[in-house]
Amino acid sequence: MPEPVSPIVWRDGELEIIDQTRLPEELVFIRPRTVEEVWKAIRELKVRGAPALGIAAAFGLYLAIKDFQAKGEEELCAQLKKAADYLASSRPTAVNLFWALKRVQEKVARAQGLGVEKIKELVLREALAIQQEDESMCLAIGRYGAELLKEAQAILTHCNAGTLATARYGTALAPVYYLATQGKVLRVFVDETRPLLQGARLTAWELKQAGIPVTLITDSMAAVVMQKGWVQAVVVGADRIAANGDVANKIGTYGLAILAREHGLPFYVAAPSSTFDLTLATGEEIPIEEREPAEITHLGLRPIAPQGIAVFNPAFDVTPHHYITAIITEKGILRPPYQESISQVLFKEAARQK
Ligand SMILES: CSC[C@@H](O)[C@@H](O)C(=O)COP(=O)(O)O
Repeated sequence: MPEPVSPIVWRDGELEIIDQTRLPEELVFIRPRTVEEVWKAIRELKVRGAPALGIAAAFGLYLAIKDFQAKGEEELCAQLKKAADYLASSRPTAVNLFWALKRVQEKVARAQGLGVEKIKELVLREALAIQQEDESMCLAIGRYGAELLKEAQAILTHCNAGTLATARYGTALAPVYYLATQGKVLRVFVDETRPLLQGARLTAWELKQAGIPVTLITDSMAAVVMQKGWVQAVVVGADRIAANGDVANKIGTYGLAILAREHGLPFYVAAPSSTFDLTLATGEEIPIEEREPAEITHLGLRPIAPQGIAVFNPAFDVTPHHYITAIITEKGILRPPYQESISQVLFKEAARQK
């Protein structure tokens, strides 16, 4: 299997990002040079997917201070904070973005006295560390998830929770890639994922690149695919997971969870620890991004609905925890009750230190 691509790299002193809005027609790299360009790339979904947003934001912080002529550390930290607040305004739902901004700022806060230049280097090193750790977490998710899927012949997934959404390998797709390296090839049914078609444009593209058999369906065909017994599990990613295990993910995920329950199929969520937000008790508190009506009323520039029609366009929904069979993380598989398994498996260290 060809190695899955990495959508974000730091190469020769520059940030290089795959422009995901141009896929599948062409593989184009952009090189944002300023924090404003990173913000725009995030807002316009050139880079997207929860873990990738965290990585991009961390590099965005470095770009914000790299050439900043600070008189001292205090001024540098003020600039860093300004950039972090600005990047935090790009998209509201994926907690990985806020997690990465906080992690870099905390690292800097602990390093006071190093001097301006060393702090700048520290910020870059932390961004690189976030990226490398994400790749390792995806690999681990792949190995744990493979245990759950080893008897399956095919799975259904939604949106893109693959290599393009992470440092590499993905979350929901990581077990598929891992099993392929072990000689077990699963077929992946992928919903096109209205309205922005991350499933059709991105998941179908990356699986095809990797030589994994993929069948594209529209979102409304998922029920029939389950009814026919063509998939043995549903596996999706997550943008934010609350303390009780409720999961925010791409709009349409909740419906799939209900369908999976009706058809007796396991519904798995795959996510690294950076996607958990234990400050929120339940999914009701997760901020849900609402996007432009034009994403629904138009196909490109062509109108497909009457002008001025009322539109509801949430980018994410929340799947209540009781629909989720298991959450696959880099530290192991979490089972209900999630309140307990999250703290016992995932945040054992943090709980012990309290
Ligand atoms: C590993 S990515 C998990 C989620 O971020 C993914 O499923 C998703 O919903 C992405 O939404 P997007 O709007 O494309 O950023």
